[in-house]
Amino acid sequence: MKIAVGSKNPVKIKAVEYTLQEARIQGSFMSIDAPSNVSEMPFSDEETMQGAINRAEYCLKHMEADVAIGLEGGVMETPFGLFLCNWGALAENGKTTLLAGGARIKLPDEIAVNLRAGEELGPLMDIYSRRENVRSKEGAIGIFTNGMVNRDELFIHIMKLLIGQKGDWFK
Ligand SMILES: O=P(O)(O)OP(=O)(O)OP(=O)(O)OC[C@H]1O[C@@H](n2cnc3c(O)ncnc32)[C@H](O)[C@@H]1O
Repeated sequence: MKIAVGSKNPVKIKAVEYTLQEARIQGSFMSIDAPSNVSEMPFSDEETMQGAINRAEYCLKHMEADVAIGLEGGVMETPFGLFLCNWGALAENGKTTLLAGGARIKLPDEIAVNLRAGEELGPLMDIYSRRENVRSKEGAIGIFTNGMVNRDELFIHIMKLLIGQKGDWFK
């Protein structure tokens, strides 16, 4: 089985590889910087889901993959504040695309206010945490949980929710 992931972000690639290995799913693995074709900073569950789907579909179209994974991060507005959200899509030719979402956490008001003003979470998190490339490492969730839940764990959870739905892979 040829498996493609639509990102070059190491935290996403590692989460996909790790989960497939854990589930003893054999296959060759490739990655491509697939466009999400949504805003740089998705601002709803729907837009973030669409980004994940678009990335997976791009992989199917542009690579010789049997299975394609799209992972996308975004934020979503609620009556209780702005929350971090993450979504994953697993696509195969001729089959219904599977979707799964990850854990959410409310963003502090000082971050939310800048996001609502049009800034992107990646650079904001680097400034806030005084670290570099947070989006490819612990992620916002890692910063706001003091490392209790990092971005890799979030994507591993999403991957488990996705591949767990592939009953035929476990026979
Ligand atoms: O290389 P790609 O796959 O694009 O990975 P990414 O982390 O840059 O991109 P996402 O599509 O997952 O997220 C969209 C933007 O939201 C930001 N973002 C999302 N989740 C984040 C997180 O946990 N920590 C920091 N920034 C995040 C970041 O600025 C992204 O450019």
